[in-house]
Amino acid sequence: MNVIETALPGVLIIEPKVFGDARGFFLETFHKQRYAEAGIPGDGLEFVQDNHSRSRKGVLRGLHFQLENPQGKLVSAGTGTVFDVAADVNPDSPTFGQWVGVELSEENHRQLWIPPGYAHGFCVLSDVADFQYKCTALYHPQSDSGVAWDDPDLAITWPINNPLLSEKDKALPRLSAAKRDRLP
Ligand SMILES: Cc1cn([C@H]2C[C@H](O)[C@@H](COP(=O)(O)OP(=O)(O)O[C@H]3O[C@H](C)C(=O)[C@H](O)[C@H]3O)O2)c(=O)[nH]c1=O
Repeated sequence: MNVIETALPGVLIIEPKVFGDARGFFLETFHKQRYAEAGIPGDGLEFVQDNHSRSRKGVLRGLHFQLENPQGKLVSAGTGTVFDVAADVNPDSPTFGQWVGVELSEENHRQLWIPPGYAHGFCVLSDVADFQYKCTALYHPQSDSGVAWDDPDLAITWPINNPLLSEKDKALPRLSAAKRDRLP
């Protein structure tokens, strides 16, 4: 497998080895030893929850993080194509306000590793996308938090306009407002 560093410390693009043949393809989507050698999940963490969401074209989920029990996430698109974003929303971080975006798809089989403490979101570019991911902490709704997808300080260049958002995501605060509530 190929591991590519990004501009955000610890955020890694993984390109698994794909075995294609006349039937289709096979790939390992996780391998404890090989991923540990790449520092995933690292820091004594382990994956404890797997998630799967299906979204139609134009949906945007994010930007989310958990204030307590922050989750590291190993994400990919099993079907379809998404634009996936990790953003640094920690005001004490030297890369505060920076973000990285990567296209994940059933064609490129790419994964993105997002360590705990970053905000995460994605938008759907295909007719439908099945988004699967492993998390290093359990869902903790009491500390579910986030920042607005279109925050002007982050200025994420999403490849879609007028996304379909949940009511929760429509109400997410701007980074400057959220900062006063001490982000992760
Ligand atoms: C995240 C989660 C949600 N739920 C329930 C709570 C709601 O009744 C329903 C939908 O939840 P929500 O609208 O928060 O789902 P997403 O908008 O996809 O949230 C996720 O989207 C972004 C991209 C993320 O990185 C996080 O994993 C997560 O915040 O599933 C659970 O039961 N367990 C869970 O772990």
